[in-house]
Amino acid sequence: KKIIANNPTKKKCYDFLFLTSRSFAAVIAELDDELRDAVCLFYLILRGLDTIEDDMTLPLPRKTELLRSFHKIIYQRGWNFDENGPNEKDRVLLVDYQVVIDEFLALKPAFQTVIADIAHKMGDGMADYANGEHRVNTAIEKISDFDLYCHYVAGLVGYGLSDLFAVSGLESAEVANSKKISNSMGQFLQKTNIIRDYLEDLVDGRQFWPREIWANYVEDFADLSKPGFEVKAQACLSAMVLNVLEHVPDCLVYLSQLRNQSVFNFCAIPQVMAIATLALVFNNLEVYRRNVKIRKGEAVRLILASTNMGNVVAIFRYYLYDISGKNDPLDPNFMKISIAIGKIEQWI
Ligand SMILES: COc1cccc([C@H]2O[C@H](CC(=O)N[C@@H](CC(=O)O)C(=O)O)C(=O)N(CC(C)(C)C)c3ccc(Cl)cc32)c1OC
Repeated sequence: KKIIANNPTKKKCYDFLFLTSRSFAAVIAELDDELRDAVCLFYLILRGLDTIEDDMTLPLPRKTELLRSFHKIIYQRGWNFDENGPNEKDRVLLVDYQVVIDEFLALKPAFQTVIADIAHKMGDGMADYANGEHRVNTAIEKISDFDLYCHYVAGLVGYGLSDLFAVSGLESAEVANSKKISNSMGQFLQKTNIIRDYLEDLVDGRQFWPREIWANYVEDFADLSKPGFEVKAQACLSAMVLNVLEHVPDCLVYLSQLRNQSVFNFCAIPQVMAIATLALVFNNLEVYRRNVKIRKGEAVRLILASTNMGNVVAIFRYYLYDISGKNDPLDPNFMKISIAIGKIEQWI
């Protein structure tokens, strides 16, 4: 759908969207009229927060101040930000952020309220995390810290989108009321990315895998990628995949509640890509050596197929079967993984 942005600032926002999110921007652009602009702006405001959180060159007090006040900044016409480090890939967005703010302020007030509320909660969560108030700082200790971090950066996005869907009238309020399954939509995507991005994050000095899981297999987190640790590394990878599989039932319930076709496509495509990625990384030691990604051809086939619940269930069943086939009887988590998959299979 060609975006007919009848004014330059709105066109600029869609240019930012396509600049910052590649393939996902096209899915947002396909949303029905009542929802498209609100989700576009929500995405760009989340991107603004992300750019600040990710910028390691920002002094911590300045970063914290920006994160905690971002929900107010989005109401300040003319605000721009040029303190990002030179290599911050999305810095162009913040340098000209006034156009995002102008378009945010052109949204229905009900949309603004949803977006500002999520920005407030997420900014505080990111700031706490950055300050190590959860004692996590850059290393996540307990599985509960892992779930909390993923709630802040991804679960809250699920909350916000469910509320936007309800406010737009395209989906029922019931979708917005079930916070647990909205949270799971984010947990599933974020945790799958955290497994896939092991090496990229390690190189950047960031560790998101919870110590409560990896400490059962290695002394030091970086050992997972060292020669001689293959058996331990594979067992640790299985334990991480097991943790992510727990969110699958909630995600399928969430998708089954959607009634609007454009909303269904928007929600189903990332979930289908995630289950395919999860199957790809399962028992695949390449994860510790390079950034594994599903092939373009497979991604295109998945996108085209993710238009109805029957197809989505069939796709999940296919990848769960693929994981079962790779499940190693010698793996300490073999039985737990079989049971987790069995639970999902009997249920779908
Ligand atoms: C009900 O909840 C959702 C329904 C549909 C989509 C998403 C979710 O999907 C993309 C999908 C996306 O952005 N894919 C990338 C590929 C990649 O990141 O690997 C892309 O295709 O470029 C994604 O990954 N995140 C980022 C978070 C997971 C942190 C929320 C995200 C960021 C902002 C928004 Cl508005 C939405 C999403 C949902 O969020 C949970």
